[in-house]
Amino acid sequence: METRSNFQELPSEPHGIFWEENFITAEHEQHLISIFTNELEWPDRPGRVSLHYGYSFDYKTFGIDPEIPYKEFPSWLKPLIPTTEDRAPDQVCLQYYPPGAGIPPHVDAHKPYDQLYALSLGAPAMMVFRQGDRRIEVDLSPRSMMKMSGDSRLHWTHGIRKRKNDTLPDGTVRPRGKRWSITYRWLRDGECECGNLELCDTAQRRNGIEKEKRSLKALENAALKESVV
Ligand SMILES: O=C(O)CCC(=O)C(=O)O
Ligand SMILES: [Fe+2]
Repeated sequence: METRSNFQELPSEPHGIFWEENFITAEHEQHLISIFTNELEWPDRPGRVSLHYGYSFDYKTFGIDPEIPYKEFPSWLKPLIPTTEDRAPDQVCLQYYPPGAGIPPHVDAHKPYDQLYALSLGAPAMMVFRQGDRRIEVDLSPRSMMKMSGDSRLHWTHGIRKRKNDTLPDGTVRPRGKRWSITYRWLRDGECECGNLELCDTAQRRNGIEKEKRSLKALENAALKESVV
C-alpha cells in the first residue's frame, strides 16, 4: 500500500489529534457529494443517518455486528482510505448530518477498536472534546482528515452539538449546512489497557468482574465461617 502522510499533531489539548487539511480536492469532494446525494440509498428517517462498509457496526454492543456480512468498499471509497496504518480499516461508516444535526458526546468503544480517523465533507461543524469540566472545540473543516489517537481517543469524549449555528472563537456566527463524514476504524489487537474506569468499556468490565470476584470471596468466607461454627 502506498503511504502518504501530511498529518500534523494539533498543538492544543487533547493530545493525540493528528490533522491533514485538504485530504482531497474541492472537485473530488463535489463529485463524492453528488454520489452521496444521487446514488446512495439512505435510511429514511430524520436526523443523522449512517451507511456501513467493511464489517458493520453494532449499536447494541458497539462492536462488529456478526450477523451482517462484510461489505466490500465501493469504488468511490477506495481512494479515501487512509494509507498511514499497516492495513486497511475493518469498518468504515459514512454519515450524513442534515443542517443542525449533531452526535451526542461519546467515546468510541475502546474494546473493539483502536485508532479512529474521520474525513469531513460538505459544511464545517464544531466538534467539542470534553474532559471533566473542560471543553475544547475543534473546527471540522471540509476535506480535512483527522486521526484521533492517545488522549483524544481514550480519555476525552467528543461530540457535535445539535444546533443551527456554530459561534467561532472570533464571534462569527456560522450557519450549519449539510455535512458528511467518513469514519474509519481498526479492530484492536489485544485488550485496551488504558484503565480509565469512566470511559473505557474494558476497564469497566474488568472492574465489574473484580467486584464480582470480591463479593464471591466474601460469600466464600462467610460460608467458611458458618461451616466452622
Ligand atoms: O462525524 C464525525 O466527524 C465524527 C463522528 C463520530 O464521532 C463517530 O461516528 O463516532
Ligand atoms: Fe466518535
